[in-house]
Amino acid sequence: MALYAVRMDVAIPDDVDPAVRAETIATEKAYSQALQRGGEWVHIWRIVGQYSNISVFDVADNERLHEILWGLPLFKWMTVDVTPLAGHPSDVAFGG
Ligand SMILES: O=C(O)CC1=CCC(=O)O1
Repeated sequence: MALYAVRMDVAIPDDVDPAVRAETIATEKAYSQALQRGGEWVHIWRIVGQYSNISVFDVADNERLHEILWGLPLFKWMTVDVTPLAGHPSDVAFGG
């Protein structure tokens, strides 16, 4: 498995129909929570004061992360920044 930190910045256009906006956000929540329950979406944290989050994914490979991100209902209104993660030699969890 491979770990990634992903920052998602959301910018829903002002002219999006409010019903479409609400439905897309609800669908996004369900999509995210299914992946959290499945163990691939490990953390989701709100960035204080912004319509943004930092999430941690534990997925098989780049292709799987790509598939997940492209499947996000809000993807078309997001900027996504992906950082691959490796164990740190000073982390006691890795015997450092
Ligand atoms: O609100 C956000 O940060 C966007 C988002 C990603 C998953 C989710 O449920 O909301």
